[in-house]
Amino acid sequence: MAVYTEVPEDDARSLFARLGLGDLVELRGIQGGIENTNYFATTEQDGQRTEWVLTLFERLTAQQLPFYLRLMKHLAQHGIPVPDPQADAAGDLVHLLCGKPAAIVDRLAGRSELQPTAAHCAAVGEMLARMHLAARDFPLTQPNLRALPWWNETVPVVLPFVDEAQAALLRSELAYQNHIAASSAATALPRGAVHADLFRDNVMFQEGALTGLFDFYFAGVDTWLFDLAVCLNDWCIDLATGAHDDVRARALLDAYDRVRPLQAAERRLLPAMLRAGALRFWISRLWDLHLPREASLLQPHDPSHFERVLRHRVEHPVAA
Ligand SMILES: Nc1ncnc2c1ncn2[C@@H]1O[C@H](COP(=O)(O)OP(=O)(O)O)[C@@H](O)[C@H]1O
Ligand SMILES: N[C@@H](CCOP(=O)(O)O)C(=O)O
Repeated sequence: MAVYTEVPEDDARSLFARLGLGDLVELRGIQGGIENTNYFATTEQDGQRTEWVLTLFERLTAQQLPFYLRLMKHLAQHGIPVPDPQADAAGDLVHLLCGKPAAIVDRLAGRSELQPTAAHCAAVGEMLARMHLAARDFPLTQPNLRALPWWNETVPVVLPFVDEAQAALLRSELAYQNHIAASSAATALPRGAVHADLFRDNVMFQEGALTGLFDFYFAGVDTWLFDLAVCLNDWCIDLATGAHDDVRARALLDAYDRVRPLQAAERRLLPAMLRAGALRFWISRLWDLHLPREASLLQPHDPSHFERVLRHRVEHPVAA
């Protein structure tokens, strides 16, 4: 369920009108998603209907939102198929609805491809590289809020909830990632604004073609290699076992590399970064499961999945 705040139609109608987006003719809650309240909305203007997504942010604050929404606008203006946040007369992208910060973006066509082939993975790799290049001149900065400093803070918090073997793996992997991150090769990796959560459920396809990337609310400035590793760990594994799928991974990496050739250091550090990507989501899933914040609405995903992915990445390093 993903309607945590019931929006009265009249309130939504006023917001769409204020933004000059036409008359609201339909508003329906979206059942997918776990973090925010989402509605599909249809408006009519000059006899033409347009589909939108109205989001009320349940956890992110009005101060945190401009980075994400400005990044989406920047990417949309640079030809990347992402939802384009709509501005009011003052140019603001964050609006207030039912006492919560809200945004209106255009609705992307298509649906998520939950059983991707090598062709889908190639499309994701190509678009990821195009997105990285398009964000190079994005002027705002905000760190990836789920990067190494957060792992260092959060691992001690989740340790009491895991068994001995899991605690040993969390500790040793965290030590390894701190060691790698301090190396001159890692600090010199190319970086910029990255999506940082580009899983299968955050990409749309229609008739085999990629039609959009969305859900930018974990975006931040980090290495491009980290973004690539997060994608490989979701798009190019066997979900049941966490095992690497070489055919899909090669398709994704080759397509990425054709748009933005990987540096030698990125190829060398990919195995370590794949481990980092798995560790990041293992920690966040443990944290969401065992430490639900007060009034939290988040429905946690299974942490053991990323424990399996991490064990695979440690035991069977993958060369780029
Ligand atoms: N711009 C969009 N275009 C089309 N569908 C969207 C768009 N944004 C969200 N959705 C739909 O809403 C669902 C939930 O959105 P999501 O951003 O994943 O929510 P949450 O951040 O709460 O997890 C998605 O799975 C998708 O079906
Ligand atoms: N992709 C993350 C969870 C983030 O949730 P989302 O629905 O906002 O993408 C995970 O799988 O742990």
